[in-house]
Amino acid sequence: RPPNFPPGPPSLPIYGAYWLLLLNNWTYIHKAIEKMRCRYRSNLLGFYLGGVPTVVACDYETIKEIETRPEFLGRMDTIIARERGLGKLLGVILADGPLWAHQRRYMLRHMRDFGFGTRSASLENLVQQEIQDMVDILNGKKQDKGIYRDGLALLPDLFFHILLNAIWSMYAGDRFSYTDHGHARFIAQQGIKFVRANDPTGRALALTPWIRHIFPQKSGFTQIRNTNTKLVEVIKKTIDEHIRTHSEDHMRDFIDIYIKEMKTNENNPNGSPFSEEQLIFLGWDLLVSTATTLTTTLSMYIMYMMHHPEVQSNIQNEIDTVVGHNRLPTLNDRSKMPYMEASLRELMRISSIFSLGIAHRATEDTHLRGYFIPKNTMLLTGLHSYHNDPEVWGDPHIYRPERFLDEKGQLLKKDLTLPFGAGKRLCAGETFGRQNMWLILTGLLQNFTLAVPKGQKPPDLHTVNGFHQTSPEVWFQPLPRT
Ligand code: HEM
Repeated sequence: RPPNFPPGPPSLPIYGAYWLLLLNNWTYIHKAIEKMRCRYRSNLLGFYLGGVPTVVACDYETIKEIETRPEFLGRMDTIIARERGLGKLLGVILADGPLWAHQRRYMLRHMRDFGFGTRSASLENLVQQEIQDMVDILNGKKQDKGIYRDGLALLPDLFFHILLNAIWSMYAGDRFSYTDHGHARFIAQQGIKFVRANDPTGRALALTPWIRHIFPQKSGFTQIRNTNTKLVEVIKKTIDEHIRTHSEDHMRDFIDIYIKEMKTNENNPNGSPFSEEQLIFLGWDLLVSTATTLTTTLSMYIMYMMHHPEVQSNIQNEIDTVVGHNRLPTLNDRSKMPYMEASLRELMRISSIFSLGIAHRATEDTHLRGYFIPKNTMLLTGLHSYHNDPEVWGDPHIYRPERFLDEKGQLLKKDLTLPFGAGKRLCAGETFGRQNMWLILTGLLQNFTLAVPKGQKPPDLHTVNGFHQTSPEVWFQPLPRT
């Protein structure tokens, strides 16, 4: 251990402290870290994962410090990130340095023109049409046996089509047709499999990349390669079609704008940050994040509603009062529905699907909270530990939306949760995600009571481990409200 490194478990050969974490919890590394936090009585832990110095922050102030200090904005250069980017660190999520800063700014600025991260009537309209389709399927007016069968609906598949269409319409100017649900589902499933072949630390594969030659299946390498190949193929085919039909006079979507930029910068003597491969991985980031994080959060929400009919009924009362039954809820209604907002905030707190955030990297030797942090340390944000800390939340294991409301039932102004991270690496999809989850959930709860299938117990609330947590497949019974 470097001198003055934060307290934490000792190192054993090859995988360092990873052995001890696995011994504490084989499946969920964030639960093992929670145990270490109690054992070492420290909100900042330090240990070695293989040869990588690693620190985990578990309290608000230290997490915020990691999220905001410029020397902590790097990302880890792992075999997984490079395998994903066909040998390079591309896109936004896994990139760092000047390419990351430039491309993040560019992507946010120009996706905004098509409704991403802002209020957009056309995007809201599209999502509402999709929600109406979902309501019609669940009412038996339209057929889709893949997601609705014998009165039961399948999570998370129910949401793949709506959400993929929302993001794809901005990036690629297209949507998967109603009769092509299967294709959207296939893409989303590849994304979920990719995420599940991984974990927030990169697992043994990132720590000892050579094991992919000995255990390609067990190490997750084959699954990463296979799913990535399929995802890249879908995106590349769409970009190639755009290049073939590109017209400077008519910008149909983000891909068109980006292609124009590639052409303008083609002969730039200083090189260009715009390339087709970078465009592929910007699309990858948007598509896979949407398919995995939002569908998981929505599914977990419904699973919690099955456990908490009283919360569901409070929300339905709020919807009935503010919206009624003659139209779907719109984003104009959102500020008038504090209980609904609190129920989603509480779900993101208790489930903390990014249980350890996305690993940052220290780009120079520095100090944090008085401890020494060597260059290239992996910095994890212990969002699960922080969101479930009894000293902060009192009764963190109880799902209780009221904790975010004042005595008049209004939403507390200050939100102390950090499900989307913070600072310069703040999740690029936060606004898009919050808006669309709100629209989908209120549309669903306006029309249905979300019930446990007859004769079954409420579902187990566990998640499936991965790069972030994902929801298991669960069937629920949408009972039409009269
Ligand atoms: C409930 C849904 C979501 C949650 C909880 C979530 C959470 C997060 C978190 C914790 C990070 C890492 C922040 C850090 O590095 O410290 C992140 C990064 C990111 N997210 Fe999300 N996310 C969600 C949905 C989305 C969606 C829908 C998109 C895109 C459509 C998206 C795009 C991104 C991107 C591009 C980054 C990388 C930002 C950067 O490194 O500069 N996310 N997200």
